[in-house]
Amino acid sequence: MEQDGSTLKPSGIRGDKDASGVERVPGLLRLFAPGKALAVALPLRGGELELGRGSPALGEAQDPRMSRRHARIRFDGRRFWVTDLGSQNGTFVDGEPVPAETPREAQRVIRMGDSLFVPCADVNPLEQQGVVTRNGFVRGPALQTLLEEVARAARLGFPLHIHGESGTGKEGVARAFHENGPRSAGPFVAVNCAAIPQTIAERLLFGARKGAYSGAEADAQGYLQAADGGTLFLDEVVELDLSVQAKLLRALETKEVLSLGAAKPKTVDILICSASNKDLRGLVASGKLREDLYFRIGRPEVTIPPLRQRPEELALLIQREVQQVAPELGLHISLVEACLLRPWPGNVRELLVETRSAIQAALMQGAQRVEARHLSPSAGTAFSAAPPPLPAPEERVLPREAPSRARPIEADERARIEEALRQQGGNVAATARALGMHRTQLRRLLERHEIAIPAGNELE
Ligand SMILES: Nc1ncnc2c1ncn2[C@@H]1O[C@H](COP(=O)(O)OP(=O)(O)OP(=O)(O)O)[C@@H](O)[C@H]1O
Repeated sequence: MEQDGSTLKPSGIRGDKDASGVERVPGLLRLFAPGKALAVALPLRGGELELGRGSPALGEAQDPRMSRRHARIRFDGRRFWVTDLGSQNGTFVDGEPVPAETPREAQRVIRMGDSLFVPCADVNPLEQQGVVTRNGFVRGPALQTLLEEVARAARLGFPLHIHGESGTGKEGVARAFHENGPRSAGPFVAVNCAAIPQTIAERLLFGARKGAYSGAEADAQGYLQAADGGTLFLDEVVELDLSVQAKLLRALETKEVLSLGAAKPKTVDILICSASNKDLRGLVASGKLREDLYFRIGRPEVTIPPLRQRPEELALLIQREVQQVAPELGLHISLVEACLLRPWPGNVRELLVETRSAIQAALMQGAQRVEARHLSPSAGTAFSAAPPPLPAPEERVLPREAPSRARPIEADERARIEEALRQQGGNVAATARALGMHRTQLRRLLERHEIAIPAGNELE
């Protein structure tokens, strides 16, 4: 690793192209200015940028806590370097102070005064498209481009498959698909296939006639009939048993649904949208997904990037949540900085749930602002077998390792679940809601960690 960034030439900065042949522009994402979140691109034209109070690059969101000549940022073609120019309030990289006049590699987050910056290998998309919030949905450049593709598929009446980690916003994208399609005036029916007990999946999907099974006292329509004239969103579609997959394929191909116990099928007109956090092709190869169903629902496919690859949305998501839940509270820079340093394996869902918990903690303590100290220590690090690596600046913006403050993930996860169960008096449904997950997912985690459900709550 280079010891001194100031000796490096800014070679290879221009002329580096992205996949579509557009020149990459390295720079900083400014994600916080005094008192408010934002998402503004600061390109490093010529590979270097000096920042301070009054800098034109800071635009109207000036920062009185920055010195006039605060710090210099350089990009050497691979890495970003920050040099504090003897500022009064200091410069911090990932929360650590940077000694004056000594170049320090800028890894994830740079703090100067009340401003936060994240180094990014290509700020062009943000410069061109910005981050917009529509219908409460925060959309950075990647999501905007993806939604254009989704709208195209919808207008053409194609099925759509959405791939993405849990909590990335697949249902929101599915709703956008519905709203842009020819059946937008019809119903949008969302079905979480992972949460359906497989023993009753068939009757929930296709419906049942009175008397079809013991206890069927009236005709019950299935999700496919309920979505007639609209869109059926099948989340985690691969969790359906192969026999149910076969029946689903038949219904999609013939546009007819045969309810359990019915003699005649009913015609349905639905647009299908499916989602999964797994790779469908791999599941076909391992025999868990029928190949013919894959060809019917698996394309076109869009992939929602995980939140750790979309830091430009993170601060605005937190701010939106604070404004919605407790508009009287201010948002402190420390909360945004702490969140930018965590990988968020549970993505937007986890971020919003943890922000809400931090808001509650701030309100209980009578604080004026929600700060990092209100955030749970394990927030943004748990609920995965291993923490996902944060991308390095040259890959996107953030580095490889998980934050060093993270406790071992498994122990963390167990402790978090136990704490949440305790807070909710052992009520499984309430605990799942508090943790921002489905009951079925929580049950699996309870089993995995061998956590006993308090007596009396087993059936909730
Ligand atoms: N870009 C966004 N802006 C605002 N809210 C968002 C955004 N993305 C996701 N959310 C919110 O995060 C939560 C999780 O999103 P969603 O349920 O769509 O995720 P998902 O990918 O379908 O998750 P899963 O795979 O676990 O079902 C929801 O409350 C949703 O409103």
